[in-house]
Amino acid sequence: MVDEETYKASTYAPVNIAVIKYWGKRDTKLNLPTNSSLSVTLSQDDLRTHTTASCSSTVEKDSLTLNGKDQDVSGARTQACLRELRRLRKDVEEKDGSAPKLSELKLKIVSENNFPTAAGLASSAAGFAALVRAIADLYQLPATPTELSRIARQGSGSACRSLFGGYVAWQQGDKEDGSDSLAYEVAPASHWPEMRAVILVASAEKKDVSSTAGMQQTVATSALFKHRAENVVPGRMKAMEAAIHDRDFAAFAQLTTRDSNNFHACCADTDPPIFYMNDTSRAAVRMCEAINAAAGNVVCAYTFDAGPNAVVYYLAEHEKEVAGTFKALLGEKTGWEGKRGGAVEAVKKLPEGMEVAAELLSSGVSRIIPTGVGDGPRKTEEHLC
Ligand SMILES: Nc1ncnc2c1ncn2[C@@H]1O[C@H](COP(=O)(O)OP(=O)(O)OP(=O)(O)O)[C@@H](O)[C@H]1O
Ligand SMILES: C[C@@](O)(CCOP(=O)(O)OP(=O)(O)O)CC(=O)O
Repeated sequence: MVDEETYKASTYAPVNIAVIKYWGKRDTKLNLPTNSSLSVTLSQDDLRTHTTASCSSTVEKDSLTLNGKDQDVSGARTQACLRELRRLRKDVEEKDGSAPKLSELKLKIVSENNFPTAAGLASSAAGFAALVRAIADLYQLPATPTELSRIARQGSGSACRSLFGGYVAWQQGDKEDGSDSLAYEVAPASHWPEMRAVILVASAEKKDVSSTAGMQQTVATSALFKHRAENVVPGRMKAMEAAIHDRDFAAFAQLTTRDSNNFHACCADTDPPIFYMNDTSRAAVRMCEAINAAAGNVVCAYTFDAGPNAVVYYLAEHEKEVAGTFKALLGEKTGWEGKRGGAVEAVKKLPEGMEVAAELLSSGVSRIIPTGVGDGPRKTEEHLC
């Protein structure tokens, strides 16, 4: 009799936003980076991918449905993830003769992102982390998150960091086969749970230069980038790990903003230049500087990925000065309705001399996402297929 049982596993996986940015590959096939990077995992209560992986003998081909639309699974990145996971499952089956031969069955994967895809909100990171975690659970692999990070990295570099919660580093490694290019936890979310972030969504449109293409143009043409990878990032990685261990927000903030600016300077130094930040982004920078000046202390830090959206980190104790300022400016935008956003109290007095920046933010920001540091992938019995 043919076994027609359907096997399934589902997971939620988080987005991560880097504070020391990954930009540049030394191997484009394996997604091996030219520098290490470090990120904060954001709470899945606010942003998350939900993925179900299933297999049975009745499934005829590998498939991936994302937000209701069929995706191409023949791409090298998805194929690399599926191949590696099947190989690990085969090891399980070879060791245990009674384990069902799932490695021989086709996979049906269904996924949903509760936020805009390909808009610089790290959807590929959460997406590939969820895909790898869900299949690893389906296959009951004994692999650790660090081992799985090696696989998720091949889907999208930044995805390797979304297999952990809290504060996560991706060490670049130096081996040609990428076996030492892995993510590890610097500290769990519980080490510094007061970390918050407010995301100012300046565009939910698909961006024109993808991270994948943009970073290789930078590698090929920017002299500044070479300096960044060799001389700037190594010291910053150490300093950032120390800032996190010491819960030193001023150091964390200074490293975060400087690294974001250094990364965008490398984009501008690319030939032809790449501009991810726009007038709205620069207004967010000015506003953060003004908030810090008014507080007489470093209470917030901005960072921008490959897009115009600002991610502003701050500590819970400074919620009013930071998120409260953005609420006073952008209170009518969507995103404040939830429990977290609702608890933010708008300031009565805005920083002085910021009228132009306020106007730019008001016209350029479409949506707010109030969030904070969160945990790593969570298994769920809520299946999407
Ligand atoms: N849930 C998902 N499951 C599988 N793949 C996904 C998922 N979500 C996104 N992806 C993949 O990631 C691609 C988007 O990646 P891209 O790097 O262009 O944007 P982004 O990740 O939103 O932005 P950025 O990486 O710059 O922050 C999608 O086209 C899709 O191939
Ligand atoms: C600016 C970044 O967000 C770039 C992310 O790049 P991706 O991980 O999306 O690139 P690929 O490896 O080509 O899929 C910085 C970061 O997340 O560290």
